[in-house]
Amino acid sequence: MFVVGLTGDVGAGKTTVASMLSQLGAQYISADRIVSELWQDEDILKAAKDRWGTRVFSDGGTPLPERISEIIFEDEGEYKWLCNLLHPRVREQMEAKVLFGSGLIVAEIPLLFENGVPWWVDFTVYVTSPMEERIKRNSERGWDELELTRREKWLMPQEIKLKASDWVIANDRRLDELRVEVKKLMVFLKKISCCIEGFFTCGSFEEAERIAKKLLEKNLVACTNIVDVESRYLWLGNLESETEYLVVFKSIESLFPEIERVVRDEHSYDLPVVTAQRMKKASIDVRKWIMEECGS
Ligand SMILES: CC(C)(COP(=O)(O)OP(=O)(O)OC[C@H]1O[C@@H](n2cnc3c(N)ncnc32)[C@H](O)[C@@H]1O)[C@@H](O)C(=O)NCCC(=O)NCCS
Ligand SMILES: Nc1ncnc2c1ncn2[C@@H]1O[C@H](COP(=O)(O)OP(=O)(O)OP(=O)(O)O)[C@@H](O)[C@H]1O
Repeated sequence: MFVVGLTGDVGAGKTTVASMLSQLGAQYISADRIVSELWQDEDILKAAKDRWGTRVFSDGGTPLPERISEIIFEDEGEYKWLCNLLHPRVREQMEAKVLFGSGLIVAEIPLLFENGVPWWVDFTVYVTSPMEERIKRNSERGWDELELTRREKWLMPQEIKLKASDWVIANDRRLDELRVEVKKLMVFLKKISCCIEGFFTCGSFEEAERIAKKLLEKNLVACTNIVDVESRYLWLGNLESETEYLVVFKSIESLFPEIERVVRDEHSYDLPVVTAQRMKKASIDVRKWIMEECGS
């Protein structure tokens, strides 16, 4: 599982980018969707009614987003009150969806940086778009410049968020051009999410060192560590025991078949056991270093 936290300016194209990533194979979860579901929750409806009365509801008791927006985007106290009511619940639900999900997950979170990037986000993407474009694109939903700036009033300054993001998508051109940018991001995500850590054992330090050097020279691994270990294993039904040398390596998943081939060719054992797992947690800088050293 690798989680992309997707955020951006109001009406800049977050949902559009998320849908494109989803078409390319990612699983998509949306904070806005969870918010709209929470607006059917009895506790939330009661809290809103106690605070604002019936004016934010239709005659049938349905909450009216325009009325709620009028209140919260005009009064910072009301804004904070609603955010404090909804955000912990949104985060809790997102965390559950992410932890029980798998593969590449795109979590669209408008207030990703404002509320602190959650520990389960591995990579952050920021979608930006010039105000003139956003005005044009959002006019159909009845949003003008006033509405866009009103929603952004209490958000963190854009420059800070741009700096803090791992990847920025400038959505200032046509949709087909945006699709090309999203495909580039997907190629990068596929590589960066597939860093592996693996190991194999050798009968002597010299053998371990020689094979590790070969893997490094061929740019198949970014680094190796050699440690002496006491091994107990079954071989043809007998319990064997000996001192071995464990080679730990870091690489990317697509190189595993070649790593295994080199180890087998160079090894003195009939069946050297080479295994690797995807790295669940590693900083983006560490992942980038592994990718660069492995020639990606
Ligand atoms: C105010 C509400 C009722 C307006 O509903 P509406 O259907 O008009 O908008 P929707 O929820 O689809 O959000 C659309 C966009 O508005 C912007 N927006 C929504 N809430 C906020 C907010 N608290 N601060 C800044 N921008 C916001 C985001 O860009 C979002 O993508 C609703 O947005 C809401 O309950 N917001 C508070 C919860 C929240 O902060 N949601 C953001 C994700 S955690
Ligand atoms: N490159 C583009 N060219 C033309 N229209 C676009 C482009 N990108 C997005 N749009 C349109 O702009 C509108 C806003 O996009 P979208 O809903 O993806 O933004 P958003 O950031 O998710 O908005 P919100 O802040 O409400 O969540 C949509 O109608 C979308 O189809």
